[in-house]
Amino acid sequence: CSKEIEGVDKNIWVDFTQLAADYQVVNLGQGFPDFSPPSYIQEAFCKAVNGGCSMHQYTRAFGHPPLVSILAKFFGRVVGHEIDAFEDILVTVGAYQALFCTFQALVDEDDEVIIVEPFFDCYQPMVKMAGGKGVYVPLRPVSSVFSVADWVLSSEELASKFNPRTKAIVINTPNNPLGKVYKREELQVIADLCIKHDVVCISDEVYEWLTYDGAKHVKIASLPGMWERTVTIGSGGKSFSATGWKVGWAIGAGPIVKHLKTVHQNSVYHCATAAQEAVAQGFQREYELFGTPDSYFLQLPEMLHHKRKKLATCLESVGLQPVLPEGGYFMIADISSLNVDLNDPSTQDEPHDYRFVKWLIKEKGLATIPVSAFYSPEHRKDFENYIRFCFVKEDSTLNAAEDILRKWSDGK
Ligand SMILES: Cc1ncc(COP(=O)(O)O)c(CNOCC(=O)O)c1O
Repeated sequence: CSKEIEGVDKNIWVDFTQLAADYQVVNLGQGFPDFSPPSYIQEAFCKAVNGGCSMHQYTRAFGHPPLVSILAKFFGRVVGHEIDAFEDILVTVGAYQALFCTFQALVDEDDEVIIVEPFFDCYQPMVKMAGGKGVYVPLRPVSSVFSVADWVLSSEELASKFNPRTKAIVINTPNNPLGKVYKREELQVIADLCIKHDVVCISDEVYEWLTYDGAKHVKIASLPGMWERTVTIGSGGKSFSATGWKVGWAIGAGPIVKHLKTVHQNSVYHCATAAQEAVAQGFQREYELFGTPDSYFLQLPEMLHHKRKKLATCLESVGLQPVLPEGGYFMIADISSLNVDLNDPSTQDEPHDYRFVKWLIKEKGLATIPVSAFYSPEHRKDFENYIRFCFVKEDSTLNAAEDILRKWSDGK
């Protein structure tokens, strides 16, 4: 195989999704809702597929015109900057492909990309496949390890990672797996360094509508001097609880986005027309209802707020101390206080959290994800004591998980 893909053949989603399927578990692992998108957007999809032949054929390669038009209007208002629908937006097969196009378009052989840990795992292999080198800086708990707001970047440590070879920094807010929502002043530190060192900021904001307890999502592209050097990544799947539709986008200054389009037109080229039409209808409705109680972008976080509390209470009651997230789909919990006999010889040389997750799947029928998978090889061993739960699930699913954990706890 090519040297670019050497060493990136292991993938946690392939491994753990398969394991969860093999054991028919209660699945709080992979990040997808086990409920349907809002009815209006399902109806929009049905209307699209019954809407005449054009919906079944190719549309514009860089994005279905109705979709890029409403995205430009919608996010222009949010970010406070004029967005040109046909220059500044690329629609992709999920946010995943927007990330891929961005790394492929911008990262050259031996360029360095700063990655803040813990990170959505694909950033590391995508940087490597582009020939770049990941430079890692961890969020560290400064006082109460159980409040995600206390997991912060040291400005000195971050500044020390920038050098003439630094091409980009990738941030993710709200963060997966931690659920940290960066504050404006934290983003300002990152913005100042990007401007000082002429570095591009790749801002993964797929959970942008999902914030809790008053946390405010701030778009780094809205900070002075950042529009010109930021690629903002979004997801229709995560915005409308329709992860299987795989409609995502990259939004940024035209001179940068045009290179992402070059990668796109020479690889995937085109995204599903009907799904784009449905997401366009969704954003049209959300544009009109923005900030009102009927907005799905308010209703979804309201629903998830309760699920987050429900899961946190359950974890605390069985001694799995959660780190309460400020946003996103996930909550991590500290497993260091649990002494379970992980006597499975097949996993003996794996990190502790991997062994624990496999034990929880095989012995207790509950799927989660090990958090060390979201760290670089050099820092992985310092973060082996957390597992990640996804709480974007029906209450019946969360209840089933609670039953398993309570039974186990009573039986200990
Ligand atoms: C930060 C982040 N960016 C991008 C994506 C991908 O988004 P899309 O589904 O639009 O490609 C995801 C989806 N993650 O789902 C897997 C998991 O963590 O359980 C994500 O979490």
